[in-house]
Formats: sequence, structure tokens, C-alpha cells
Amino acid sequence: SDDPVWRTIEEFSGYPTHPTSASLPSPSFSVDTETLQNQIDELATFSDVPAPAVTRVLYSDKDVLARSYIKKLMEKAGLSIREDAVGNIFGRWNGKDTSLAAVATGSHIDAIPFSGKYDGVVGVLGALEAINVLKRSGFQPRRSLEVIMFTSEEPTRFGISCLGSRLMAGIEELADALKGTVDGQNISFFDAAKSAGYNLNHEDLKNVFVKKDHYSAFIELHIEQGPILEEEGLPIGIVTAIAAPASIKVEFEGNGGHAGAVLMPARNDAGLAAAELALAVEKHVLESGSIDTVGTVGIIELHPGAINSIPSKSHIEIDTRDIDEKRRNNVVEKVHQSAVSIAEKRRVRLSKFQIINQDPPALSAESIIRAMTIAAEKLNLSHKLMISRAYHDSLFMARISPMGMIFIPCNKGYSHKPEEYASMEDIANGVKVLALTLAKLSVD
Ligand SMILES: NC(=O)N[C@@H](O)C(=O)O
Ligand SMILES: [Mn+2]
Ligand SMILES: [Mn+2]
Repeated sequence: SDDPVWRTIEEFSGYPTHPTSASLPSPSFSVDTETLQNQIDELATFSDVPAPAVTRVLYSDKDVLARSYIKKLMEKAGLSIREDAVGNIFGRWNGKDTSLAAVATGSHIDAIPFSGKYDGVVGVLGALEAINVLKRSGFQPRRSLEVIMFTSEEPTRFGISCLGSRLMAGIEELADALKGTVDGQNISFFDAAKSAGYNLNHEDLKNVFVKKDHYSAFIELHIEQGPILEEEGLPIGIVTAIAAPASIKVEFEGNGGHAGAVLMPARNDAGLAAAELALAVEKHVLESGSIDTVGTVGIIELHPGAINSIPSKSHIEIDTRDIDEKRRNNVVEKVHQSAVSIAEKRRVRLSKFQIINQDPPALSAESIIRAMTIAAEKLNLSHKLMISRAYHDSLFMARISPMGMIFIPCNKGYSHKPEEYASMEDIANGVKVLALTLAKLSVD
């Protein structure tokens, strides 16, 4: 064919994609943008808050509705559907040689409180459309292609990020920790899962573990969640590494007391200890010597939470990241020292300093970076190599499979807020690069 994309697919698959019989209309390598936009908009309606914001928390009623919606779309795409014990959902398109390890792609649909409708969603609905694009083109994969909707990439309900992909990566500690894990309403992980239709007990968690060579490759399409691609007018980002996230839960306890009657010298205010620690996080991050080090205190809760009562207990959750694991660990250590010295100085008890996760960064596989680069070039889409400062399920899929990520621009780099937005033109470009990359990797 004279069409560069076809030539590429023919090259990839080693056989003509254009069915020779004159009867079949020649297909076009195009994304059904209207349907895809409708799907993104419809999925956003499964939310616990009114539009344009989206809140969709793990195993909530809206999450269950959204999961059924995804399964319906997988069925429509002609995929065979499987769900594991914690609700990771798999849609498979069998290749010509099902004995070969499959190529997987996917992302998440859970959304933190008051966020947008593109984070993760583009990587799930876009993956399904990439499959549809290849099917419409008459392409037949050699390796099977599998779309994965990961359970709970966001840490909202149980404070654990990438819960589904961590378990797939076989992280035993997490399986153990889930035994005693409860959410803010004291509902256990297992009870929450049961309420969403996942009747599992602790023993079942190991069945979620995936063997190292189960997949030959994993690719995730995602909005950049930063401003670079938009600022540089580039449609495609090829991710080379994902920064290393860590999260910490800290609690201080003091005597509390009456806001009027207790004089300042007699106080040991757990609230002020929390405030001081939050500023210490910022100080340690700013002193790391690198712009790549970030730190956020996204949660501070005070008990009893009354204006005229001195806080007797404070609960703080800290998120710190860096592409340099050692530098990130230094920050974690310094934050720990600050928590201890603040507790001493303010005569409060440091009742909890719990490191929830302290993950290493992940590198993309050269082979997949090459396949994504070729795909972008064949599609005449300018692109750049870049790192991801946000974490993704890819961070853990990299432990069991060669990994790669495709970024598309998003409005002003906004994310985790209702103003999050990616144009359908940019999404369609991402879907095409993903489709071509999947085609290539499925015949490798
Ligand atoms: N991609 C993304 O937003 N992941 C988040 O959970 C994060 O905090 O990085
Ligand atoms: Mn997110
Ligand atoms: Mn995401």
C-alpha cells in the first residue's frame, strides 16, 4: 500500500493488511473520536460528585457501575473478559499464537476526590479504541493483546496506591498488610471488596500475582499531568522513567484541653506539631538540592476538630517523590528525624510514623521506547523523551514485564482537579501511537 501507516503495519505483520478482494471497502487507520468522547463523558457520570468534577473511589457503588461499563465495552470490542480476586479486569484479543506471552496495555478508572475525567481513563478507553482501530484495519496479532483495567491506582480509600498492580507484581508485604487494612470508616479491605462483589479472603490474594514472563510487554497511555508537551507544542511524550514515590502516615498525641482555660505554656498541642512537620517536609525537600525532589502534605486531620478545643491528636499523610531513590530516601529520613524532634520539643507523643510505601523508580524498556518512537515517526507525530513525575501502574508492571508509557498533552498540565482536560485530537494521536506500538510488539 502507498499509505505509510499501512506499509508500517504490513512491515510489522509481514503480510498485506489490505484484504485483496475488491469487495471489502478499504479500512482507514482512524480513531472513532465521537464514540470515544461519548465514552469518556459517560464514564465521568459514574461519580459521587457533580460534573465537571469526578470522584470515583475503589469499590464504591459508582466504581462498581463504572466497572460494568468497562466490561460492556470490552465485550463490544470482542475481547474475552477475566477478573482476578481484587477486581483487576482483563480483556483479551487472542493472537494467532496463544502460546506466546501476550502484549498488555491498560490503566485505571478510579478517581481521587474532586478530580477530572481523563486521568487513567484515557489509558483504558484509549486502549480499547486502539484494539478497535487494529481490528477495523484487518490487522491480526501474533501475540495476544490484553487490555487491563487495574484496581485502585489511586491511594484514596486505603492509603495504598496501585493496589491492583502491586499485587500483580507479587508484592507479598502488601498481601500481608491488607489483612489489617481498613478505610476511614473502619471498613476492612475484604469487606469493601465483598460489597463490590469480590468475595475473597486473604489466601486468594496470591492468585493475583502474575509470573514474570506472563507478558512480553506492557504499555500505558496517559495524560502527561504536567505542562511540558503543551508548552513545547508536542503531541507525544515517550516516557523513559517513572519517579519513585513514597508515602508516610504520622500521628501525634497530646493532652488536648479547653481552648480558653489552658494557658499556652501548659499546652502540648498535637495540631501545632502537625503544622510544624508539614513545613519541615517542605524545608527538607527544598534543601535536597534538586528540582526533581517534591513533597506534599495532602492530608492533615485534627481530633477532636473543634474550634475551642486544643487538638489532642493529629493525623498527617505525606507524599514525597524523586527520580533519584537515594535522594528521596534522604528526605524520608530527615522527615522522620523532624517528627521525633518536633514531638520532643512540643512534648507530644509521636504515636505513629509509618512508611506505607517507599518504591524504587522504574525505567522503560529500550525495546518499547524504540517501538513507540517508530510508531510516532510513522504517524508523523513529533515527540520527546521525558520522565513521569506522577506514578502509574506501569511503575509496578515494570517489575514483571518490559514497560513503556505514552504521554499526551493536557490543558496547562492540570490534573487531580476538575479542570483536567485533554483534547480529542491529542487523545486520538495517543491512541494511534498505542495501536501501532501494540501491532509492532505483537509480532515481535
Ligand atoms: N498518575 C497519577 O495521577 N498517579 C497518582 O496516583 C499520583 O499521585 O501520581
Ligand atoms: Mn491520579
Ligand atoms: Mn493515573
